[in-house]
Amino acid sequence: MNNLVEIKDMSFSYGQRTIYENVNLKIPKGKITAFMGPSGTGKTTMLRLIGGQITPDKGSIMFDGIDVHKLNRSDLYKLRKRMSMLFQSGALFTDLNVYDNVAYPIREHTKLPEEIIRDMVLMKLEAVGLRGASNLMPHELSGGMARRAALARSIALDPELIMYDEPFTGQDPITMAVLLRLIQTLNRTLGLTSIVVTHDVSEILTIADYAYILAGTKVVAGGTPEELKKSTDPRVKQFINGEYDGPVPFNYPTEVDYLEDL
Ligand SMILES: Nc1ncnc2c1ncn2[C@@H]1O[C@H](COP(=O)(O)OP(=O)(O)OP(=O)(O)O)[C@@H](O)[C@H]1O
Repeated sequence: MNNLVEIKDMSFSYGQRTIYENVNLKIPKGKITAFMGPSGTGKTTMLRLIGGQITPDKGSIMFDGIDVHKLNRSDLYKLRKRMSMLFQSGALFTDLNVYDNVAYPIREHTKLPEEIIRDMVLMKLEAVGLRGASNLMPHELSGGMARRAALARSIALDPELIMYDEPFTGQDPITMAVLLRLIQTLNRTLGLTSIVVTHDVSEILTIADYAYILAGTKVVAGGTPEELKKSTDPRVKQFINGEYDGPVPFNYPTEVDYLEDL
C-alpha cells in the first residue's frame, strides 16, 4: 500500500505526562483516515506531531518519505505547505469577506497575479458550494457556511494532506451530513489524503477508508470500518457502539481520587 504518512516506534510526552508510547501507524495516500479515541488521549497532539509543530521524543514520522523532524526550519516550512490543518474553530478573519479569506494564504505564500488568484479562489469556493457567497462577511454566514469557507481557505494552496480536527462539533445533523459529503468529495476530486479527528464515530465510519482508535498512549486498534465493526475486542466495541462505560476510561486520568479533594 502507498502511504503518505508513516509513524514508527514514536513516543511523545508533555513533561511528565506520556501521551504516546511506541506508536506505529500509517496513513494511506488518497484515502480518508479517522482518528477516534477518548477525550484528552492525544488526537490533536498526533496531528501536531505529523505537522512538525512538536517533535517526538523517540521514533520517526515520515511524510512522503521525508523525516519531518530531521528537516531544518526552511525545509520544514516548505513541507508544511504540502499539509493543511483545519481546526474546529476554523476561525475566519472577521474583517475580510469570504473571497479575501480564501485568497489570503495565496497572497501570503505566492507572488501570483490577482487574475490567477481569482481563478484559484473561485474554484475553491465552487468546490465547497460557496461561489455565490464570495462577498459575504463572516458574520453573515451560518455556522455550516463558515466551516465550508474555512475549508475552502485551507485547500487554497492545494495541499496533499488535510487534517481536520473535530470538524463537526456544534453542527446540526444536516450541516454535519453536508460536511461529511464535502470531505469525501474533496478527497476524491482534489486527490487529497485526509485525516479526520472526531468523536462522531458512526458518522465518520460512513466515509472513512480506515480508522484508528487511540487510547492510553497506544493505538489500540486500526482497520477498515467493516473490520472494526466486526471486531470482538471489547475496547473497539466500546468505541464503535459509543458506550460511555467500558474498558477504555472516558475521563482524564487523575492521580488523586476526587474524594480526597473534598
Ligand atoms: N501544550 C501542552 N502542554 C502540556 N500538555 C498538553 C498540551 N497540549 C495538550 N496537552 C495535554 O495532552 C493531552 C492530549 O491532548 P490532545 O488535545 O491531543 O487530546 P485530544 O485527544 O485531541 O482531546 P479531545 O478529544 O478532548 O480534543 C491532554 O491531556 C492535554 O491536557
